[in-house]
Amino acid sequence: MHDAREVVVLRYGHRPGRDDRMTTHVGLTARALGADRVIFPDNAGQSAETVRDITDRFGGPFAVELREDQKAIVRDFEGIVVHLTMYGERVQDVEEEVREAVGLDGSDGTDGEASTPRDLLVVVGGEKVPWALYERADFNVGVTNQPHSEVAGLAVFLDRLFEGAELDREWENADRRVLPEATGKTVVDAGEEVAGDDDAGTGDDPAPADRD
Ligand SMILES: C[S@@+](CC[C@H](N)C(=O)[O-])C[C@H]1O[C@@H](n2cnc3c(N)ncnc32)[C@H](O)[C@@H]1O
Repeated sequence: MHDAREVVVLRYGHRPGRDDRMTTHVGLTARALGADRVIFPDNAGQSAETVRDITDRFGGPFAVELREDQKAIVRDFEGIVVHLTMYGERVQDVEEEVREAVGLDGSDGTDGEASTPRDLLVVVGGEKVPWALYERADFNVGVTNQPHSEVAGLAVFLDRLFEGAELDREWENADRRVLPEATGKTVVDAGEEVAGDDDAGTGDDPAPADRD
């Protein structure tokens, strides 16, 4: 979806047990909302397995990495670093500047030529993050200046970054897909043609491959 540019989400810090669900949801949200890759701390193996399993079943491309060297990843990243924090500049004030910095501006043809594509690292914390991260970040960004969650902050930031385009992304190598419908929970084999597919809920029963 991003051509030459990679959007990477870094989950900074993980407390096994306490953070398991949150870390998993950071990965699932990164995948669902247009990032290309997530990096978890190396003690978050269970979360990595869950996100990989979802990618295997519901499609990608999306990569999950476990790394020990969180500080070095941020320090050495060759691209733009966004740190999501309640203390940061308001997302609505800086989103355009971030898009320009990574070359996502002008993609709709209305702003002229897009800037050169650059990779983007989006960092979300768990417990307290080191001050060096605030200093290294090209942008410290607040999704409101109220305390909430890394999952919520990430979701809003990615949607703002991509201006909603991520909602229409196509998934590759999926085993299954959900049929969007007004009422119901239908999952079919990914390659399956379904009557009334463009008009969800009005076709024949698709003999679902899976229901949860
Ligand atoms: C539950 S908070 C913990 C914050 C921690 N007490 C601190 O002072 O850094 C976990 C993460 O959620 C994200 N977060 C929380 N509120 C946010 C906000 N308003 N805007 C952007 N990110 C936010 C940040 O990435 C933060 O590191």
